Amino acid sequence: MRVFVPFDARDPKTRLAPVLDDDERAAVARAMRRDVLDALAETSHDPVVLATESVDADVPVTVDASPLTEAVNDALAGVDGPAAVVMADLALATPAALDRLFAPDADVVLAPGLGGGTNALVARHPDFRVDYHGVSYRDHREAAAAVGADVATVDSFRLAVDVDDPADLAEVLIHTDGHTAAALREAGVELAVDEGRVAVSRSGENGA
Ligand SMILES: Nc1nc2c(ncn2[C@@H]2O[C@H](COP(=O)(O)OP(=O)(O)OP(=O)(O)O)[C@@H](O)[C@H]2O)c(=O)[nH]1
Ligand SMILES: C[C@H](OP(=O)(O)O)C(=O)O
Repeated sequence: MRVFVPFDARDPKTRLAPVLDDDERAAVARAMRRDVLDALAETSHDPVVLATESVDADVPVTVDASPLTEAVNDALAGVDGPAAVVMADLALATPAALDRLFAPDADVVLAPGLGGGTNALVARHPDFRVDYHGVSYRDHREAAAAVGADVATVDSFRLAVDVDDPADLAEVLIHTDGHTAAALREAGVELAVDEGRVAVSRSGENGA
């Protein structure tokens, strides 16, 4: 199955600005994309990066500068048969977690993100289209119902954590040891274990 991996190269991961400067955010975004593509490479599917501009990747890259929803819908419309969308910021994704996305035989399979987004999906119904941002998980359930598509939801911690906010970086450091964790260590980001929820802080010369 074709798997589109949307990637915005322009000013990635702005919500991480409290912890990472521009170059570090770009490096972490690239590292997350590599981790997602590495995990997809161990499934039996065909990833294509759907990027806002040309990027280096070991898989084909389609460049489309349109906003996310439009770019994904154009991509889905260009596929004859089922297709999937897996966000490039799922740093915790593993081949096993992704196989759980691909397993259900439903018209639409949704992997919700924390906060109500849609971190990954499979579209087997030809008329299903996406509408990202806001509570897109809820919107995608309604969009599926509107075209008569049945929906399966994947209950997966590793697919639910998309790296949006500084607190999500703690999950990367706790649960992974890939390119993203390495990029965070390079930037001096480390776990800050105090009372309450674990967080991250900066160490060394980069320390903020
Ligand atoms: N092709 C494409 N991908 C996008 C676009 N906007 C976001 N993405 C990708 O979609 C996924 C989810 O993005 P978000 O977390 O909503 O936004 P973000 O731009 O990564 O981060 P923020 O700047 O912090 O909102 C990530 O893999 C992004 O790289 C877009 O306009 N086009
Ligand atoms: C693209 C968007 O991602 P979020 O802003 O929730 O990370 C969504 O999943 O609808």
